[in-house]
Amino acid sequence: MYWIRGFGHNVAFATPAGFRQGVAERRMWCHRLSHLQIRLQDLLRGRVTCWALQQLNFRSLFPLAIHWHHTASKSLNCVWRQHTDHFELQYANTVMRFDYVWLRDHCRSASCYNSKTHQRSLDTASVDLCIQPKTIRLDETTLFFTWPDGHVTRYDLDWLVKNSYEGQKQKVIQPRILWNAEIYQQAQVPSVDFQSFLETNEGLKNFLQNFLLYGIAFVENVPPTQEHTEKLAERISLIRETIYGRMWYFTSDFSRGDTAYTKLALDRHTDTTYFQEPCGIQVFHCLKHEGTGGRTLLVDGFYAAEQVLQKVPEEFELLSQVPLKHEYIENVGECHNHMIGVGPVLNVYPWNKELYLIRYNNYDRAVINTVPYDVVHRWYTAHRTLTIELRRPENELWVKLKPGRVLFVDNWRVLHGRESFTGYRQLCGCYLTRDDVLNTARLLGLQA
Ligand SMILES: C[N+](C)(C)CCCC[C@H](N)C(=O)O
Ligand SMILES: O=C(O)CCC(=O)C(=O)O
Ligand SMILES: [Fe+2]
Repeated sequence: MYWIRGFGHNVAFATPAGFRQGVAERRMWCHRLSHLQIRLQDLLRGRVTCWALQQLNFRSLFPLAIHWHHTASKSLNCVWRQHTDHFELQYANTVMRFDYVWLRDHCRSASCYNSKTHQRSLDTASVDLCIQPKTIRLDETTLFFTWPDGHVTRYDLDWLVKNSYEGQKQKVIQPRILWNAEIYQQAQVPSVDFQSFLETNEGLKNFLQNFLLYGIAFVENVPPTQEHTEKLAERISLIRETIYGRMWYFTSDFSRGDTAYTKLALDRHTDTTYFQEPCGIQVFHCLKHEGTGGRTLLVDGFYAAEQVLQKVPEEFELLSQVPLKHEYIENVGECHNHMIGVGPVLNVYPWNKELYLIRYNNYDRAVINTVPYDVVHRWYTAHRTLTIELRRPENELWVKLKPGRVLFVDNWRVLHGRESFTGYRQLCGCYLTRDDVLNTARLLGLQA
């Protein structure tokens, strides 16, 4: 039997045939799940999960179970143990260890926590760092900790599972479907209509779900004006004003000191890598193009990074550890700017290694002076491996932006570029703050 936890609930399923196959399959799972990303095939087969844990050897992990407290009811299947420096709990197929200061600090009693504001009232600095509970007892599914001063903290077992490090570590923050051109095209992700996007929560939710899963999404039938584009943007987020303005409107007039404002081709990149926090989302609306070329290139940076992780894990690690600078220097007309952003190419959450941000812009990468020479060479090798993946033709999704069809790009994940073009081409759009897009998604009940 495997226990699979996905999207907030536990599901059990039997091994297809026998133990051997079970072990082989478990290895495959763990291998796949180590990076905590979802592949489309798994989603289609109904195998979407965040982590898998084989339970066969669960007991053998604890040979000295003499001092364990078992629950009266066998069906609850909960055992716990009070160690001098931590509390250990086995419940819901999870082995958890809790620090006593942590247990005191997260007390949800009325005097420690304001449940109206969801804020802590307890002054954490007043907790003795050597604190230990006087007594611990379990009643049904609630654990009671009595502290030396008599204060009682209660925890529901399910709350502990959900909020423990062990529980979080094996969960993805953001479920995603990684794609190459074929996967994306076969998924036939529907676009959302302007009207339903603006007027219904369902339309907005569908749009956001697709955006969160794929990192790109389209809205159709938008009146081709800057005002309507702005309205769209404001429906899901706050517009992030930058040195390019709030809403930007650009053509190949070299009005700014950047290649974007020319007719030249632009290789795949993410924008604003030179900000300490690169812009979360980019909105593109092509209002006019009388000429040839100018198609937009989209590449799932997380799919490419995933290939690097599979093929050469130590290069993935290096790209996630070496900090680099990106830079924007502009002195054109009235525009004078000097921006510097520092950070690695791949940004992963330290506790579960989940990738959440890729910074990739070879035009804007600054002089590398934050890395010693021997690491620099290994970094260039790793950067090459990633670039090869990003440039595989099968990973390239080409689209022609047309008036009425607005594209939203997750600038922390999906790279964009463009083909060179002729004629008059007008693009408008804006950047959005990521926190506010995710906020909207969560309020609609999506995992983000
Ligand atoms: C035109 N628009 C404002 C959208 C972008 C301009 C930013 C271009 C810059 N090289 C970067 O990649 O960040
Ligand atoms: O012109 C385009 O299609 C995109 C240019 C670009 O990369 C940008 O504006 O960020
Ligand atoms: Fe760009």
